[in-house]
Amino acid sequence: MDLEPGAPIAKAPVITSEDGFPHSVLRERHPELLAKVLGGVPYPPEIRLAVNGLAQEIEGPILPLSDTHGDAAQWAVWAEPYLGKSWYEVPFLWAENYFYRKLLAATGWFGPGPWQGVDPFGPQKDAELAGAAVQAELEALAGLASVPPAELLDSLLLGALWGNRADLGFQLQRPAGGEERPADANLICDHRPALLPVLSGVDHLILVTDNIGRELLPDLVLADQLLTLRPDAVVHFHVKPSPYFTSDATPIDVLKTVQRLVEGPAAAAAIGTRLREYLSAGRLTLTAHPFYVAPLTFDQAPADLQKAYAAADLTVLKGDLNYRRLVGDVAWPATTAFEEVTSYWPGRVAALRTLKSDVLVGVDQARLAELDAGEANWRTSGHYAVIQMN
Ligand SMILES: O=P(O)(O)OC[C@H]1O[C@](O)(CO)[C@@H](O)[C@@H]1O
Repeated sequence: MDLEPGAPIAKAPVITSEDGFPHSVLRERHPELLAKVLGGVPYPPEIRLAVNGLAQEIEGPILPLSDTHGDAAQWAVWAEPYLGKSWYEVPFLWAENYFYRKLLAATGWFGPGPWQGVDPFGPQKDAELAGAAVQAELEALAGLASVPPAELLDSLLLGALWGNRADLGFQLQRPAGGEERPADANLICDHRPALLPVLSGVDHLILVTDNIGRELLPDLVLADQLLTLRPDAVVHFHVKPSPYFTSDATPIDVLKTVQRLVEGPAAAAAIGTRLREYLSAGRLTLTAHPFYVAPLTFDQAPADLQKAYAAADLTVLKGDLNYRRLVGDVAWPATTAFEEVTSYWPGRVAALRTLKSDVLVGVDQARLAELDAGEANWRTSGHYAVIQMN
């Protein structure tokens, strides 16, 4: 794979972590996350030492990787401009990515040894999948039978959108679950009138997934609906090749979620059984490309992915981080047109994203003024969302 650092989308100031929300992620969320990893997996002393070392390291200057595994040489190139600087003064997107890469190395993920391939977030992910919130979602699937067919796709799309609030990193600082799906009024840019007709006629869909559990579940239900309605359709789930941003889905997470469906109540089990068949038949496929854990924006995607996006009828990007990578982790005026910023995309792209970071485009001036006059943290609270398509 040829991942050039290149020139990322940067027509607006790049977001760093010196203050505001990104600062709180590095200062509060990352140490909490490290403690949670050590609380979840009974790592031996040398790994605990390495993870605790990372907790200290992120308050000092940026150091080179201390491993030589896999993509380490590529990371040395990406890290070169930032070594010796504070984690807070370099691009936020890059700092977060480097943090997760270092965490994997510290936990022995890359091996060799007994901890190779052990997901440091595994216990948290498993608890989410086995938990009451997922169980409630599985039970609610029985209700799909009574949704009028004309409304079904819309309903599943909204489920996939609001499922994005359920990432485990986000829950470190906010209580989980129990919330109703927000009203359509919380959708501050809504391209559904254009998106739904495209989606209902799609034969070749790429869905770039985000979190496991309450997000992946509705994504899979949406895929099942499309594959069942359209016998010639194929859906490609693009997932992370390694654990990332706590709860992002890897191939094994998709398989576990399908299994959870299979073992669920009748309506869920029927969906899970069909999904297993679609996987076996190659109509639902999994791609775990290294680009998805690189500190890059989508305009820097390698040629093989660009080709795949161009060949698809539609690529749907799930979640906040994919959105930041789509429009660039930069301080756009929020009224900047989505179509303008994503004009580089080699096909048709849609973003389903609840707002969990400051980046935003495509909102009209009047709505923006209203939002700015309301809830202080509206850009990061997860209460608002966008559905955008180009
Ligand atoms: O799971 P999502 O929707 O991509 O959200 C993850 C978000 O959480 C953060 O990592 C903050 O912790 C953001 O940087 C990121 O955009």
